[in-house]
Amino acid sequence: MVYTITFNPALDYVMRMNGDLDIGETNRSQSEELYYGGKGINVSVVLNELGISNVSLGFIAGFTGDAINEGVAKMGVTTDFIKLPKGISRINVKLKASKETEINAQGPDIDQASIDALFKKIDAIKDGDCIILAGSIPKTLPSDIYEKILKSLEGKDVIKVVDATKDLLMKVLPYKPFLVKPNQAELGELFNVNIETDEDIIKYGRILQDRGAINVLVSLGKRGALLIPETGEPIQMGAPSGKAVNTVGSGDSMVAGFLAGYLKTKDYYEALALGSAAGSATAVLPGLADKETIDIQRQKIVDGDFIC
Ligand SMILES: Nc1ncnc2c1ncn2[C@@H]1O[C@H](COP(=O)(O)OP(=O)(O)O)[C@@H](O)[C@H]1O
Ligand SMILES: O=P(O)(O)OC[C@H]1O[C@](O)(COP(=O)(O)O)[C@@H](O)[C@@H]1O
Repeated sequence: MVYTITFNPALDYVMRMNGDLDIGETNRSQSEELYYGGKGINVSVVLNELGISNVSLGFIAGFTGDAINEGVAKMGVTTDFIKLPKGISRINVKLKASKETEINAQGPDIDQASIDALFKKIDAIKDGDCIILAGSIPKTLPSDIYEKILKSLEGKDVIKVVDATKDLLMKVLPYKPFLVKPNQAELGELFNVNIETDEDIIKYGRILQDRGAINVLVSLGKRGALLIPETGEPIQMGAPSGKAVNTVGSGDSMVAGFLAGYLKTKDYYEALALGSAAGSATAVLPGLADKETIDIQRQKIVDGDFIC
């Protein structure tokens, strides 16, 4: 079974505006949309679209948490969230003005009993399963929770995927994650450098591998992605053509597509192609990628029809 964990699920409130955002003034939006979000949940939804059934684990709280649970279950994903005794799951605001601005909230407090309940669920993960740890952790969670989870899986033959930033990512590398997926800015942030060239991406990606990551996938927005696979040369892939409408969740969709592609074919080129198709399918749609759009974007890769 494939499991995703979202420590900090969210309702993503997308507000579309004409022109610029006026900081310090009252702004009015043209239209609004609401999506169920949080990185692991996004991965679950897109995996499900691609025919990989999975269980979405994590913490929810309050009426927003109930809405997330119901909404995600309605999309066909099996949910097994732990309900926190206090607080509400966060609402992340995504402002689409002439520039895109995101405000991601901190999220509810997580008590020790709920953490213990999560570890009990993780204990049931067995040989042959996959786990995806994705996204930020609320400030009340111990900052080594990702490491603790991966440590608890040691000795089991489990595919581990981590999509996180900064220390959260650096500290899990010794547990040999099968895949890590920083974007270009996040890769630079890990080493306190500004990364500008493909040579730099490969150089720093290889450092992540030296420290334990098996495959490093660096996503580059509309420029595509660069995969540094466990063996062989890096593989570059452009983003299939299409006009971006909402890129929130593109990175998560890429992780889902990559994993689905790998599980189906055990081939890294195929995995990268399906990852790129899923990432761009999300970018060109208002919400997350659906199967039909992923297939269209995948065909563009076959046809060599890329943005750049
Ligand atoms: N503006 C865009 N147009 C088309 N495809 C995009 C766009 N932004 C992202 N993608 C696709 O989604 C993938 C992941 O996006 P990226 O923005 O790099 O991830 P993240 O959301 O983690 O920052 C890219 O590699 C690309 O294939
Ligand atoms: O857990 P974090 O890092 O605060 O991010 C949460 C946000 O990331 C998202 O999962 C989108 O992530 P990406 O755009 O990086 O794919 C949103 O759905 C959510 O609001």
